[in-house]
Amino acid sequence: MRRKSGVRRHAARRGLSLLGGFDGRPARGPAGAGHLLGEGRLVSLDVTGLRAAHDITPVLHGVDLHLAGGEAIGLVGRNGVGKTSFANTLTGLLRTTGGRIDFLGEDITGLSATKRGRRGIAYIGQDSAVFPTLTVLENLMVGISTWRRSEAEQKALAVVDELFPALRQRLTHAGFELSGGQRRLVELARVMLRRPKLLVLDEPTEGVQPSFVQDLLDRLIQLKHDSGLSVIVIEHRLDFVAALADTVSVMVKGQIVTTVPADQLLTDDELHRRYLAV
Ligand SMILES: Nc1ncnc2c1ncn2[C@@H]1O[C@H](COP(=O)(O)OP(=O)(O)OP(=O)(O)O)[C@@H](O)[C@H]1O
Repeated sequence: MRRKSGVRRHAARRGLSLLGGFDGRPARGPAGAGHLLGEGRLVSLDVTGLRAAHDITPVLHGVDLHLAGGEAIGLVGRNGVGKTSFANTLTGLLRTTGGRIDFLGEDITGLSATKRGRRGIAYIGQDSAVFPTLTVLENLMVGISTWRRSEAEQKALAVVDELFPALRQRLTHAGFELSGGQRRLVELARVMLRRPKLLVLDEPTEGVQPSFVQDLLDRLIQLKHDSGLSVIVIEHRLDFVAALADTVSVMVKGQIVTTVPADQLLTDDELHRRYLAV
């Protein structure tokens, strides 16, 4: 018990923003609620006219985005168009100044980041959120809500066994000993402990060695298929986006200007020239 609160204190000292409980309980929220998209698919996320600002500078100018349960959307665009700001606004880290976010049929626009986390929205940002001086196992146990260390350990180990066997050999390694790819796996395992319904990934290949990118991609595709997870992936590597996403939305100056099937991302020269080429 003392050890666990030490882990929590460590987390607080590092000032990392940890959404939700990481407690292994199913996220709350009316899983069956919501209306239907075309082809009878249940809407998971419905963003309409979303606006946000950094202080007094507007950054999102009315973003519309609709995501069905189990679907993955890629969000692409040139540097500085507002992709990360969108992720932050969706997850509650940046204040909404207009528009609305419905998740699983409920308006979550006014909810805090923590409450959105509890509803099942998980976020892995660009910077690593792995604590360097904690072991992999301790990193996974951060935030698991139980007083019994053995119970927290059990939950963490269950997720490793079920979804991340590659981490089995690393459980006693400290965060700083891990490669960029291994750190990503720890972050993923930690959010999967909360059984999220929507995973927002901002530049998941950042800091990951090229030889591990395919492994990471395979893992994400498997998680999406096996757990029915919806995914929003922001990523500059278009081949990665095309492989993971079903559709791709293109952002320009704080708005989504077009949404296309993911395959088109690699073949549509005009799309590339107009919206993506630097
Ligand atoms: N904390 C901040 N304070 C003030 N302005 C910010 C802040 N973060 C981002 N911005 C500005 O908001 C705009 C959108 O930035 P954002 O990071 O959302 O874009 P992006 O599309 O994710 O870019 P990149 O692809 O380079 O990550 C940019 O002009 C950026 O300079």
